[in-house]
Amino acid sequence: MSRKNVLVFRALPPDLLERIAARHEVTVADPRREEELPRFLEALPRAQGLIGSSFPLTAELLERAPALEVISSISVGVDNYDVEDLRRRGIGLCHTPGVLTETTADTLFALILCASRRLVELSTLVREGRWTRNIGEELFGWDVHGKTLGILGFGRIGQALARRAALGFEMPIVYHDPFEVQVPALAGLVTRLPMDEVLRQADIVALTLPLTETTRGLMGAREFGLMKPGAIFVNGARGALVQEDALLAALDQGTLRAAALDVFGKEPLPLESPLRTHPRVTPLPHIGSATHETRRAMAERATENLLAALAGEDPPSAYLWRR
Ligand SMILES: NC(=O)C1=CN([C@@H]2O[C@H](COP(=O)(O)OP(=O)(O)OC[C@H]3O[C@@H](n4cnc5c(N)ncnc54)[C@H](OP(=O)(O)O)[C@@H]3O)[C@@H](O)[C@H]2O)C=CC1
Ligand SMILES: O=CC(=O)O
Repeated sequence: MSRKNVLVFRALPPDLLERIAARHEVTVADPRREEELPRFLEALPRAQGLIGSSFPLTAELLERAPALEVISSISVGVDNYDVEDLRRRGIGLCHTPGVLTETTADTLFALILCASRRLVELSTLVREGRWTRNIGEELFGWDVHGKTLGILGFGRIGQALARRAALGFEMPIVYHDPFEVQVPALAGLVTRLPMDEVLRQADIVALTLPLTETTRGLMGAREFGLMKPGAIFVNGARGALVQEDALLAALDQGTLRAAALDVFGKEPLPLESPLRTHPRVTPLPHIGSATHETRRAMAERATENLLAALAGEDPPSAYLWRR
């Protein structure tokens, strides 16, 4: 097989980079770094394979990549790509489903515990030397076990979250998903409902659905208004699913008790965002899958996807594939 040109647009472990370089010509350039952007743009016209993540590869940008055969994303979400444009142009798109499911569900459950039990706030009180007497009830938390968890998007991560909640914390689960999902381990413990009904019934609402043109801005003033007074909102999916002004209003008007957010409309979260310092928001820097083991597994899967696609073979995890 002839050597092809690969543009790596996010750091890969050295051994995986070597694996790619053994078969192809490799350019490494992270377009998010100002000093590397010119090299990225210079390599784009000859790139046949792209591998990386966390950078929007728009249709306009990819017009500069006429030789492109495949994008291998080191992520499960594919909202950084214009899927319809790639389909039209016959460019393959691969991603990393499954290998990050359990880790991301762990993060989501951690967010639920943080928001309900005020863990970050109370830990900060200790660190700052403000633990000078037993805390009073103004700092008490809210039980998690037994609360009803509403899950919007009952796919891999939504189901993994439901297992933790239903089997570990005896939480009734209501979910919304386009299809009824049968999970044998959760038989009799989960109920599929229309989205508005999930919002009305849940004590804690978690987002685990993809960002698409249909779901962009899904959670607005109307939706937060349907939630139970004192409910908790958790977003472990994508920031743009949420109208952030409406979320802030729901927090400030007392509709919501708290929010725990791993993702934001703009990342990194701008310093001036009120969500950064809001007393009832627990913000995290998009770390759903960020463990050594899982990030390694994602990079491996993305490398396998890239190499298979460039060899004309079916990639292990294709989102969009020509055949
Ligand atoms: N915070 C982080 O670091 C991470 C975030 N994520 C995010 O989580 C998302 C989900 O990942 P994963 O569980 O693997 O994906 P899946 O595709 O397995 O699950 C998503 C589910 O949401 C459903 N869905 C789509 N549209 C709607 C809607 N309007 N209302 C309710 N449900 C809907 C899908 O149904 P159907 O298949 O029928 O369309 C599917 O069942 C990713 O797209 C990504 O954005 C993922 C990993 C880490
Ligand atoms: O946000 C992470 C992903 O894998 O998608």
